[in-house]
Amino acid sequence: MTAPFTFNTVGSIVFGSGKAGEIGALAAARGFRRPLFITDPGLMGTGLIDPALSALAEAGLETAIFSEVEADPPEAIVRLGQEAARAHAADSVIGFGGGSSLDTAKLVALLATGNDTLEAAYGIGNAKGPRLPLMLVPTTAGTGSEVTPIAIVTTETSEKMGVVSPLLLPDVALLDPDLTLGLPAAVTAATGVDAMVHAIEAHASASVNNNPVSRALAREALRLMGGAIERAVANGSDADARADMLLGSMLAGQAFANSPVAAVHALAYPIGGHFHIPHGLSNALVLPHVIRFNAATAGPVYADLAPIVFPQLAEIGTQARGPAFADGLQELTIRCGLPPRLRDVGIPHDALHMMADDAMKQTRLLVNNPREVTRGDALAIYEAAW
Ligand SMILES: NC(=O)c1ccc[n+]([C@@H]2O[C@H](COP(=O)([O-])OP(=O)(O)OC[C@H]3O[C@@H](n4cnc5c(N)ncnc54)[C@H](O)[C@@H]3O)[C@@H](O)[C@H]2O)c1
Ligand SMILES: [Fe+2]
Repeated sequence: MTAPFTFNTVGSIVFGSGKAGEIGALAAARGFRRPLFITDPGLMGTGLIDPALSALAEAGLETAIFSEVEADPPEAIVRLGQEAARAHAADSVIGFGGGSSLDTAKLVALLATGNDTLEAAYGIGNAKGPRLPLMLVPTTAGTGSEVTPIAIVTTETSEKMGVVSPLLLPDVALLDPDLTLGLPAAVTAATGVDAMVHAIEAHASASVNNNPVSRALAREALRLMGGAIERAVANGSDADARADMLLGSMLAGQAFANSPVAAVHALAYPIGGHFHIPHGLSNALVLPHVIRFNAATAGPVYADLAPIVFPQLAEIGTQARGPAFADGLQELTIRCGLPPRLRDVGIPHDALHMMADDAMKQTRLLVNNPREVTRGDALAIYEAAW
């Protein structure tokens, strides 16, 4: 019998080619008058921003822009965003960009009302709220941040800290795959692997919140993205592949928002925090090694998922599918052009001990892993990945 569960998600999800053109009407319909539009400097140069700002102006909104978001947003950037919201007397926030811009927007919307501080909000369920009305528009098909109650920042000591609260679910997630057509191949690959990891880890999560809705979403996400990631990397203007990646990443986001991720993310965070390796690439570097380690206990789950991504694995026995899944994922990331080893991205061997210490601090994530991870295990996984 199905165990009791609760599944939370965003109230309104708008998806479709060209839908970004409706951003002004969607914001106005939700009462936005003076939004702070949060994005990063890289996106300012892409030609995606001007049409969005024009649509907001045409709908009569007075928009201010905060475009100083950095990848793996440092705490200081969130504080600058908070200042910008105050200076504009913002009554709403629009996050437009990759996970870094969306996570910053979530936190600015929360902190701008003055009831929370960043330090006190860290952890699960510690934010008090309220927050400003919030719309999130992803331009990468990766984090799923537009549908998760999570925001990740980097502290002054290079640690990744998360705020997890239902207050961070936006009022509306607006997804237009056309916004991802110009995403460079390397970003497409890294962010796409991140999204696939979300689906895999959500499905195999040892969390008590693992639930059948998340598993159904994760399976569909893997079906869509397993069939599309290589096409999206090889030909960025393949509109069908882009749509499948954006839809898949959003479904995976909903899945892990309710059935949380585990050791791949726990071991990836020290790589991003200390060496400024993009989040998706950090995940890709440890993914096959964590899957191999987990296969001892999560074998049946991986046996189920492996043929969804690699249909030829339906032909082999279920026992062999866990390791074959790990091999297949490693080959997939290499075919997508991602470097396979920690040394390839400049991580020195003598950093592995420090990274293992840091990974062990991610107890929020490690408790969800289908196999217990000791510090020795974390080090062995980094050794295998080096
Ligand atoms: N909130 C969550 O649930 C969640 C989940 C996973 C990861 N994260 C966080 O999200 C962040 C990573 O986000 P990300 O992987 O989306 O990358 P990102 O937001 O850091 O963006 C990566 C780069 O891609 C560029 N870019 C984005 N969209 C583009 C487009 N359409 N065309 C051209 N360039 C574009 C950006 O300018 C930037 O240089 C990390 O901080 C990570 O910890 C959050
Ligand atoms: Fe992630």
